[in-house]
Amino acid sequence: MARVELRALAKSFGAVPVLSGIDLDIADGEFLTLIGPSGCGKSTLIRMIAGLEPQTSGSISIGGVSIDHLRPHERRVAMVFQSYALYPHMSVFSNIALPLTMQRLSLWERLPLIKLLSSRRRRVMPEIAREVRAIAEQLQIEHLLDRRPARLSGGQRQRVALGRAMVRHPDVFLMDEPLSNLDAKLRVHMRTELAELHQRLKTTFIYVTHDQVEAMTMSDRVAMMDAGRILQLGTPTELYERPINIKVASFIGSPAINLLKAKVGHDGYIELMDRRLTLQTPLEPGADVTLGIRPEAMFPASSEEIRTGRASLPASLRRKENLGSEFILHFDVAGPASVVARVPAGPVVQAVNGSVELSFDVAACHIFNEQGERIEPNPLDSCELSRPRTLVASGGGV
Ligand SMILES: Nc1ncnc2c1ncn2[C@@H]1O[C@H](COP(=O)(O)OP(=O)(O)OP(=O)(O)O)[C@@H](O)[C@H]1O
Repeated sequence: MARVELRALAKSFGAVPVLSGIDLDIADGEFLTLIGPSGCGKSTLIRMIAGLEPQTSGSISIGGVSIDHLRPHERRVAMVFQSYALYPHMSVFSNIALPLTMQRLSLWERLPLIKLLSSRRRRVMPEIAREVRAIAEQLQIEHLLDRRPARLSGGQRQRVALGRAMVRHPDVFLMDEPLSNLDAKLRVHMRTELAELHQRLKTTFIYVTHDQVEAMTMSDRVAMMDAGRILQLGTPTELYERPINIKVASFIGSPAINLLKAKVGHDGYIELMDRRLTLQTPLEPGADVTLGIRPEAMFPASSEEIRTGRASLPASLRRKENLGSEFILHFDVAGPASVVARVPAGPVVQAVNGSVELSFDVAACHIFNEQGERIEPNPLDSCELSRPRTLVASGGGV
C-alpha cells in the first residue's frame, strides 16, 4: 500500500516561509496533481516527499510508515524532472539501467577495469538488461537503447527519464512538470501516454504542473496551491464546478472564467449592469460581489431565444477567434469590461456581428463576496418565485 500522508508540513528557506500547514492524504494508486501559480511551493513540496529537501516541521509517511528519517534512495519513490536529468555521456540503456546497477553492484564492481573481471557482475548484468528491455518495450524505445541523449527528441528523452523511474518499481512516482519542455502537440500526446501508464501501473502518482489542462485531464484529484497553502482539494470537476474562491475559479478553465462586478440590490437580488438577476444571496443589500461566468456558459442569442431561467447582457463583438470546431468570441460590455464566450462553430456564430445579447443561465453563475470567497445563492424556493426567472432589464423583461 502506497498511501501518502502529509501532516502539518511546513518549510522555510532561512526566515522566509514558503509552505505552511500542508495536510494531505493521497490514496494508494491515486493520480494527484499539485497545481498553482509560479512560486506557490509545488516543487518544494514534491522535493520534500522525494527527500531532496528537508522539511522544517511536520511529517511524511508512505504506507503508514514515517519516511522522515530516510534518505532519497531509501524512500521507494522515483522522481521525473522537467529537465529529464539524463547523463549525456551514457547510452539510453545505461541511463535507464543506472538505478539498478547502483542498487545491485558495489562501487568496486562498477569500476571500468574491474567490471570486466567480476563474476558477480557477469551474473547480475543480464538480469538488469532483461528488466531494462522490458521497460523500454513498454515505452516503445527499444530501438533507441544504444543512443546517447543528445541524439533523441524531447519526447524520446522524456520516455527515457520515465523508464529510469519505472525500472525501480517505486511505490510512488513524483513528477515535476515533466512535460513542460515539450512542444504543444507532443505535450498533448505525452499527456495521454502518462495517463495510460498510470492506469497500467496502478501506482500512486504525484504530479506537479502549472498547466490546468494537464491537471484536469489526467488527475483523479487536484490540489490547487497558492502562497504555500492548499486552497482547494477535489476532483477536477469539483474544482471546475464549485471553486471555493476567485483564485481557484480563475486558475481552472480555459479561456479563463469571466469575472463581472455586481451588487446586491435592496431586496437581496443581484444586480448586474442595471439588470436584476434571479439570484438572491444572504449578503447585505449594497454589498459588492463578483459574478463568475464560464465562457462556455455564455451564448450570443437574439432576445426571442432567451428562455426562462436564462439571463442576458448587452454586448458588442470585438474579435472572433476561429478554432475550427468552436469559436472564442471577445465582447465589450458596460463597465467597461470584456467578456469571452466559447461557442460551437455553426450558423449562429457565423451570424454574430456588432451588438448582441449574450445569454447565460443564472444557475451557472458563481458568486464571490468582497473577499473573493464563494457564496452560495439562496435556494430558489426561498426567492420570490412569482418574479420572472429571466434577467430583467431596467423597465422591462428581456
Ligand atoms: N533553495 C531555495 N532557497 C531559497 N528560496 C527558495 C529555494 N527554493 C525555492 N525557493 C523559493 O520558494 C518558493 C517556492 O518555490 P517552488 O519552486 O517550490 O515554487 P513552484 O510553485 O514550484 O514554482 P514554479 O512553478 O515556478 O516552479 C519561491 O518563492 C522560491 O523562490
